[in-house]
Amino acid sequence: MAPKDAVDVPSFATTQLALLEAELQSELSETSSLISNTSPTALQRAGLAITNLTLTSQRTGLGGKTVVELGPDSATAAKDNELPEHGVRTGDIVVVSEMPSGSARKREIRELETKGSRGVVTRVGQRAVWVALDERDGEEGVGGKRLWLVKLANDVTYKRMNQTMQRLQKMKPDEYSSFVRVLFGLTTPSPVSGDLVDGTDLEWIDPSLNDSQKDAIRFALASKEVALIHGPPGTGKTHTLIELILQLLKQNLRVLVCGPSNISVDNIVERLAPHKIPIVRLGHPARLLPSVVNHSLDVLTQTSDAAAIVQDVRKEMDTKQASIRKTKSGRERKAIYGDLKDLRKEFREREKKCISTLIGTSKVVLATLHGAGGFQTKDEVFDVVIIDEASQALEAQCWVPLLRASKVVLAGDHLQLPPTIKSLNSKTTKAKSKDSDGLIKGMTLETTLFDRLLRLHGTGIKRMLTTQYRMHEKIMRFPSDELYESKLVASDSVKARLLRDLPYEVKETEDTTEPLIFFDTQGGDFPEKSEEEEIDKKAGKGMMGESKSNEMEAALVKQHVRNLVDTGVKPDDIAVITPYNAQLALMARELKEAFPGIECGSIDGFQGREKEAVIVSLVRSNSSSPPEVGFLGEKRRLNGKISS
Ligand SMILES: Nc1ncnc2c1ncn2[C@@H]1O[C@H](COP(=O)(O)OP(=O)(O)OP(=O)(O)O)[C@@H](O)[C@H]1O
Repeated sequence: MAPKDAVDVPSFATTQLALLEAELQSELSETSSLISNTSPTALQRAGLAITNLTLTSQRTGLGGKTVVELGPDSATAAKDNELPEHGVRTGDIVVVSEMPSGSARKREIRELETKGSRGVVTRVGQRAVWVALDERDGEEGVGGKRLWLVKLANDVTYKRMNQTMQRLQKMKPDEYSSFVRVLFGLTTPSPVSGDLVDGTDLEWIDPSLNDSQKDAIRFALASKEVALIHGPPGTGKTHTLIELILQLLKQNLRVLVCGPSNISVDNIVERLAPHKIPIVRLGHPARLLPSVVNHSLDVLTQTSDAAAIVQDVRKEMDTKQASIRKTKSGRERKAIYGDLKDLRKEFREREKKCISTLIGTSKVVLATLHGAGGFQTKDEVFDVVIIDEASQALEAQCWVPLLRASKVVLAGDHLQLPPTIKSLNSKTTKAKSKDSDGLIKGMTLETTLFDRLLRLHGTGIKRMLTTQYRMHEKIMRFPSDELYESKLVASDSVKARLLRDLPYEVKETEDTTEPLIFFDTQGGDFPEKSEEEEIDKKAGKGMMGESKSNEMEAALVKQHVRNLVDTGVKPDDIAVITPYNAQLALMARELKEAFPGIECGSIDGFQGREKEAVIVSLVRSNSSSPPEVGFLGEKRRLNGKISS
């Protein structure tokens, strides 16, 4: 039987394609209009650039690419030589170029995209950022004394999502598997029954699992097509997935594990590795955590037994290449080039064989959602696809691995922030005359697969993890009551934990014996200020929208950090977060100089992290009636993950 909200598959794919196109266009135009209309400082404040950099080192990285290391220019750097606040992340596509100066500034910025060196960010540290330059630019390296780096729109991920949606669009109804039919509501999920759900216990590999975690694993194992594991902050979602993967292996099933970001996937690789099972991590080694590189396909194709057949040819190619230099006769050289061409072909074929042997013999393959669509997995079949952080991923992205699946387990929390969407059109499709033909009205990119399935099939397809291991009971109370129907329980290990209980000496004061403290900034002494962003003025409403700051509140935050540090709490254990970039810019530098080791960040950027003490600067304070709180009104933004 089909649920009443069944979705027409071609219309779904067509609408997704239209939404993705609008999103890509808005990303492209936002980036180029920002770049050509604003100053480097304003771009930096918008999180799109890092200014005043110098080249610290340059070397050849994996795949023969030139990797440049860029650090802060010592003339302008903060005392601790850390990079300023920025929004550049591993995997971003960037341009590195000389800082524009004086009267030619505007023209130089406009020509940035064509004249600078393009590359991919491979690592981001506190004092440096590493960029693997594209081949064309890598040969010349980066020139200039004072450099800057600017983030560009990334259309690579869109290409794969588009291909995936086009495949879905063209699929004939008789090609739909029962899995696809369930995911679009053309039929209901098979009923989950049997011992696994309610009866005899499994042999648990990790005996410390709590009841809600065990229940979720039993349910995920017993479901035929789809299971959602709902993991509120700190409830051990990843912990649960590791046990689930091991249990699936015990049943001799093949598993593909994906997440929206490299870090979400590496997190699982790190925790699976000690179990000594054959795993392969797909993805460019430069983007992986150092601790997981040995499991990457690239490294395995050089070190595993299966790699021997490739090494022979590689050696022969090296010998031939060396002999070219010694040969004077043109004819002989030509012959060697001919041999090399054949060898290269042979090399590629053997490498392909080696890759398919490696993947074929691995019971668990891990990749980002995007990476799961590469040629390496083209002919592979998996029994189960697991997607972690599923509520942070666009639905089209999830379909990259799902087109090859017959069962999916999604883990996530739809009550935290969804993926960031830029284009207005992507937030809701507008039914416009003829170009809206075949589009599903009201569909948005913000609706994730997790949300859609919950709406389609109800809470019966979901199990929730309810014990959290992160927050004091009093901090947990608010998110639990407001968002999780009061279902969260604090584990004994954290429910009464205070700052004075830290494993080093901390004095007892009000600040260290109370888990939750509010500072009231009403009454006009803490006025909020709208930052007249250059970005807003020149490029229309920029990505920051109208950013806000509150100087008095920043001073109060600093005082509170001082009080905490005076009791003995280490700055490394403290984070200051705020929803507004302008406030972050106002506070971060001063706080970092006064308290080296402290972490400052935006609420959106900090989601998923933890610290012993977290200070939240909410900024908004005005006399409007009712008071205006702007985008803080979004409940999911208030649902941070904090501990104290
Ligand atoms: N059954 C358990 N017994 C004891 N500690 C646990 C248990 N499950 C999880 N934890 C602990 O809780 C913390 C959070 O676990 P984990 O990182 O798996 O959670 P998560 O839900 O994936 O986190 P996030 O909220 O970042 O998504 C970890 O320190 C983990 O060791």
